[in-house]
Amino acid sequence: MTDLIEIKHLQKQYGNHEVLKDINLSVKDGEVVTIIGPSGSGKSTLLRCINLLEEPTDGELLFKGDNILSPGYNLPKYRAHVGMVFQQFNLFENHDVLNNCIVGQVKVLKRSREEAERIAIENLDKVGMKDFAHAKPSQLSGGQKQRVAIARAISMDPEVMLFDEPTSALDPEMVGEVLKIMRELTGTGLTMIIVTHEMAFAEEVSDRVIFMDQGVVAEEGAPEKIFQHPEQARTKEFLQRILEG
Ligand SMILES: Nc1ncnc2c1ncn2[C@@H]1O[C@H](COP(=O)(O)OP(=O)(O)OP(=O)(O)O)[C@@H](O)[C@H]1O
Repeated sequence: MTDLIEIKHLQKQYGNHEVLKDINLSVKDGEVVTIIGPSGSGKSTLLRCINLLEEPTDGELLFKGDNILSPGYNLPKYRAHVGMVFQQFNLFENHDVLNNCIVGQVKVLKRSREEAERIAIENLDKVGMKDFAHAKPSQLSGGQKQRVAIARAISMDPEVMLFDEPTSALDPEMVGEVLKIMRELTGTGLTMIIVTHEMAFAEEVSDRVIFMDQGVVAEEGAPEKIFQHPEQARTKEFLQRILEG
């Protein structure tokens, strides 16, 4: 597997607050990487830097070997390759489910409406939401909204999907239906970077787990290593705290 994304010495500051400190990380094509860590450790900020919702203060971000932060890089094209699923769904409330999955395809990828609709229906079917194609987001449960958000993102044929705590805003009984869809996606060869507090899920689906603490990658490795044999004291403490609930 080749590196799809390479992050070198990435830093992000808000005023004097250094949220990300010298992050180095690479993600291979087809890899499923989960990012875990305490609240405030910078997990979401890292994800938002990867798709440039936040501009890094310093460092390099390479996509297929090209630094996307260098002047002249085609950012709209890069963004079209990177799908994102947010904690709060971020669906277009005034559009129905189908249109939510069509708009980006037509506007950004310049697909015909017919083709976009066919792809949208196919993906809504995959997430079990085809029958809701003409519903408005306000008529859906949180779990259903998140499944639509996933269908919308995959309809753009992304090369990498970023998930920012996709189940954190859900009622507990809806978490499973969203994890199920994500689990299915991990079997398709799609590169995925997932920020999550669902430890059992992270252990099950990840090729690699990144443990972040206070703005650095404190430890990384195979899920078995991180969850069963963590080396760093702070990884052990974090996992202990989570297990004690
Ligand atoms: N736009 C912003 N302006 C100022 N500070 C910010 C901004 N976004 C994030 N921060 C700060 O950066 C730090 C890291 O936040 P981030 O959301 O990345 O953490 P996290 O690890 O994802 O936490 P959680 O698990 O609670 O979502 C926090 O202290 C937060 O207050």
